[in-house]
Amino acid sequence: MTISTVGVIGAGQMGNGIAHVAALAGLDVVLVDVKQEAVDKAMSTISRNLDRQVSKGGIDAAARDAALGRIQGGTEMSELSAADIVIEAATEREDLKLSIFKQVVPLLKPEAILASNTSSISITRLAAATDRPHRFIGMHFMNPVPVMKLVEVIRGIATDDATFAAVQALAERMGKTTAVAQDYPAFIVNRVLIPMINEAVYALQEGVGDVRSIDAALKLGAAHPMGPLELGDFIGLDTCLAIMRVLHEGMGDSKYRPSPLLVKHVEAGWLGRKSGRGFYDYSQDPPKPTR
Ligand SMILES: CC(=O)CC(=O)SCCNC(=O)CCNC(=O)[C@H](O)C(C)(C)COP(=O)(O)OP(=O)(O)OC[C@H]1O[C@@H](n2cnc3c(N)ncnc32)[C@H](O)[C@@H]1OP(=O)(O)O
Ligand SMILES: NC(=O)C1=CN([C@@H]2O[C@H](COP(=O)(O)OP(=O)(O)OC[C@H]3O[C@@H](n4cnc5c(N)ncnc54)[C@H](OP(=O)(O)O)[C@@H]3O)[C@@H](O)[C@H]2O)C=CC1
Repeated sequence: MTISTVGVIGAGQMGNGIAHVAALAGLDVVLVDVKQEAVDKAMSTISRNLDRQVSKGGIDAAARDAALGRIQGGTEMSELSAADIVIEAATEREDLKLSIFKQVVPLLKPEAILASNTSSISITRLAAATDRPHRFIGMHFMNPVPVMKLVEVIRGIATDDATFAAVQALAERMGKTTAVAQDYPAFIVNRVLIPMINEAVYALQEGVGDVRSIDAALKLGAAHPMGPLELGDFIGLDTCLAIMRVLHEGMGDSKYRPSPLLVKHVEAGWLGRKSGRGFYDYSQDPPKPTR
């Protein structure tokens, strides 16, 4: 099937990145969030990131302007009715995602594909709550979307071959390489990455090292581009905790239990960069370790 219009639900860090790369690939984009402020913030982030690509010589000014002109933002789900595929990138909460699908399904073209950018939740279970489990798929982008090369593609048990092929082709058109993951909790990347971040929080909690030492150890000792605590802050500690909970419950194994210190940070609203404080305090430049 031909995809020319992409709908994106959720204008947070992932939604704005997905809209950015889709528009740059020549697709029309409809970006929807509950709050107009979130949409406005996403549009200015996209504009800033496109400017950065222009200044680094990755794209020219005409491509930037054309991409911005292809993105229409708003708060009405009905704006998604023109979409050939809708990629849901709202907060990592199953109840929220299910209520979004319930609301959006009656508005979609019958042949439209529904994809979720979920980091961890069962694609089969999300698909079963819609009218189109055969046209439902996991399309898991990595953060920051304009930079990271991978899209994990996750088939639910009912996903058909045409949907799988269309989504693989779309990811390639957006300049990404795909890795196919089976529908197990947190798929491939987060099955490995998030327990590592959780383990770093245990190490911090137990006093094995402070924030600076733990991050320096993994950056300089294992060539990671960011330390695990810095990366947790970058992803969002609420998202990291949600993924650990899906792993813990879905695998039924205590080795995935979330660190109590991670839980406490989320309870405090210290969600990382997006809230101004996580394992670092982002009101300082450079960000100051909190422990
Ligand atoms: C939780 C999940 O479900 C799954 C996930 O996404 S897990 C998270 C996966 N992501 C990671 O692991 C990211 C790890 N971190 C990194 O790779 C790097 O620190 C980083 C790419 C984010 C930044 O790299 P850096 O070298 O410190 O910074 P910087 O030099 O500013 O950026 C590198 C390049 O990316 C570009 N860039 C960075 N952020 C960008 C953005 N948001 N939009 C566009 N371009 C961006 C920069 O312009 C720069 O481009 P050039 O190479 O052409 O110069
Ligand atoms: N962060 C990461 O590194 C990655 C995250 N993901 C996944 O992508 C998804 C989004 O994560 P991320 O962008 O980081 O999260 P953010 O918190 O940055 O953004 C989520 C956005 O969804 C909005 N939202 C909440 N409810 C609704 C709704 N009913 N309809 C439309 N929008 C809504 C939120 O609004 P408000 O703030 O008002 O609640 C917010 O703007 C999650 O499923 C996450 O697991 C996937 C890969 C990487």
